[in-house]
Parts: sequence; structure tokens; C-alpha cells
Amino acid sequence: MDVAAVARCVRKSCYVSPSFGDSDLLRRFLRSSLSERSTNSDPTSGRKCLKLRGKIHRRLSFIRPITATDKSISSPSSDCAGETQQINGKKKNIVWHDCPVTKSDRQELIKQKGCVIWITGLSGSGKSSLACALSRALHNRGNLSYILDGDNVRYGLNSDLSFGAEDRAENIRRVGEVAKLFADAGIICIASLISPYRRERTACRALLPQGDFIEVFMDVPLHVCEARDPKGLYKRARAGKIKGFTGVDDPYEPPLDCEIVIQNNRDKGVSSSSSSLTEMAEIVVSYLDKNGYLKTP
Ligand SMILES: Nc1ncnc2c1ncn2[C@@H]1O[C@H](COP(=O)(O)OS(=O)(=O)O)[C@@H](OP(=O)(O)O)[C@H]1O
Ligand SMILES: Nc1ncnc2c1ncn2[C@@H]1O[C@H](COP(=O)(O)OP(=O)(O)O)[C@@H](O)[C@H]1O
Repeated sequence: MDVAAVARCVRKSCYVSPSFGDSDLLRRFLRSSLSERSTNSDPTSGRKCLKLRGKIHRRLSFIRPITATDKSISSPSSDCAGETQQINGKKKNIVWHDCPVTKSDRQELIKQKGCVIWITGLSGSGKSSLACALSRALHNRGNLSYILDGDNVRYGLNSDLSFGAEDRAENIRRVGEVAKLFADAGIICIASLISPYRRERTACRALLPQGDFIEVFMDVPLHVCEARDPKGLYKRARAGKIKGFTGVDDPYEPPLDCEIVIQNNRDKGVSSSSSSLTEMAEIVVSYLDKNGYLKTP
């Protein structure tokens, strides 16, 4: 059994000495203390305990429970002996591994608060344009952001997924999970996907701490998106060459209650100028500023 595994056993028992509240200290202590790396059963209690410097140490009265510091990336309770974990109702032989460098440390380093800006709307509603304008505006202010664009993610991570309902749901789920990791890194993650289903968007929201999922709805009517049609996809969908195209013969469920609504009824031309994109980006930047995401929390 290695040191990490022993540390997991200590964590599994949910107790640690107050002087080892920091997991790095605990790790160093274990590394220096373990002469024989093994676990044994305490004959009196039947509990697992550590064999340190040849002695068996039982749980002592000064020990206290470990508390989770960050709920967005929380360590699920694990079974150290069998190393099993229930995930989505399935038993898996995996154990959460903590790192002493926390989300707060990272946020302190880059002087901002990680979050997810989730831009949803029909194809052609301006999601990617807003994502880029927003990323530029944040960059100019010295804030770090990263875009997860639906089209782009489908080139790699999600290249195995189609546009059927089940695959769209999986597409959204995966991007939601990746976005959560970016937010945990302290980055302002801009996810720009059609994400047509309310249920999946709500599930992505639930992955993050309260307030850190900021949903932006591009409220642009279908006929406007269709008139823009920069990729000629609506035309192909109307001609029956693409089946299940969102807004044409596939559903889009607009948000009922989201943080920001951006309305744009204009066709291409005037309003796609950089000034209107800057204005839209500014709406989001103001929201982030007002809610404390653009400085150290
Ligand atoms: N059937 C169908 N329906 C909708 N969109 C389609 C379809 N087939 C291809 N495309 C192109 O894929 C882009 C949308 O991908 P997303 O990953 O954002 O879609 S989804 O969230 O999984 O619904 C979308 O890009 P955007 O125009 O940027 O939205 C389209 O270019
Ligand atoms: N505010 C706007 N007004 C008019 N046209 C816009 C606006 N924003 C984007 N566009 C144009 O609409 C088209 C679709 O924009 P895009 O950002 O690719 O949308 P989406 O990512 O939702 O498919 C592009 O040709 C873009 O230049």
C-alpha cells in the first residue's frame, strides 16, 4: 500500500489529528512515519487502523472530522478497503484524490473568481460572436477566460456525438463537466452551445456553487437566425438535407429564468458591427463585475 493509499484510509475513517488538518502536512507526516506500510484490524474494535513505526495506532480522542472546503469539487466519501464509490448509481473502484492547492489559492493567484457563462440560443443567434467579444473584453481588463464552443468541442472531445436527442444531452453534460473544471481552475469559462434542453442546462447549473453558473439567453427569433444563416445550414435543413435541425424540425426550449437575456431582432449588417457586439459583451462584463467575479473573492 502506498502513502496515497494510506492517506485515503485515514480520510476514509474521516478523522485526522488537528495538527494535520493540512493534507500536505499529513502526507509528509505519513511519509516520515511509516516504517511498515500496512493496515491492520484493531482486534478490540474490528476497525482498520494504521501501523506506524511498528505500533498499531488506534483512533485517539483528539482527532476531529475533516471538513470539505469547496463544495463545487467535493471529495465523495470513499471506501478505502474496497475502494468503491457509487457514481450515478454504479459502483466504481475509484477513490477521490485531494490536492493541497485549492480553488481559493488559484483564484488568489489570478485575482478573479472562477465561474461559467453559459450562452444558449438557436444556431445563428450570435452565441459564438458574443463568446469571442466577451473573451476579448475580459482579456483587455486582465481577466482570464476560456471558450468552450459547441462547434469546436465537437471536433475533438465530442467528435463521437451526433445531433440526436441523447447525444445532444451527452454533449451538454460533458461540456458542463469540463466547464466546472475550468471554473475550479479559477477561470471564467464561456460555454457557447445551442444546448436546447432545459433539463440538461439545469443539470449543468447544479454542478456549480450557487451563483457561479450564469446563463445567458440569446433571444433572437428563428426568422432572424434563418435570415442570417452564415453557414447555409437553415437552407439545407429546409431543403430536407439536414434532419433534426434545431428550430426547424428539432425543439429548442428557451430558459424560463436565466441571469441575462440578450435580445437582438436585427438581421445581419448594422447590428453585427463590432460596436453592438461590444455592447452585448459589456452587459455580461457588468454583471460579472457587479457580482464580484472580476477580482479576488
Ligand atoms: N441538426 C443540427 N442542429 C443544430 N445545429 C447543428 C445541426 N447539425 C449541425 N449543426 C451545427 O452544430 C452546431 C451546434 O452544436 P452544439 O454542440 O452547440 O449543439 S447542441 O448543444 O448539442 O444542440 C451549430 O453551430 P451554431 O450555429 O454555432 O449554433 C451548427 O453549426
Ligand atoms: N448582434 C448581431 N446582429 C446581427 N448579426 C449578428 C449579431 N451577432 C452575430 N451576428 C451574425 O450572425 C451570424 C451568426 O453568429 P454566430 O455568432 O456564429 O451565431 P451562433 O454561434 O449562435 O451560431 C454571423 O454571421 C454573425 O456575424
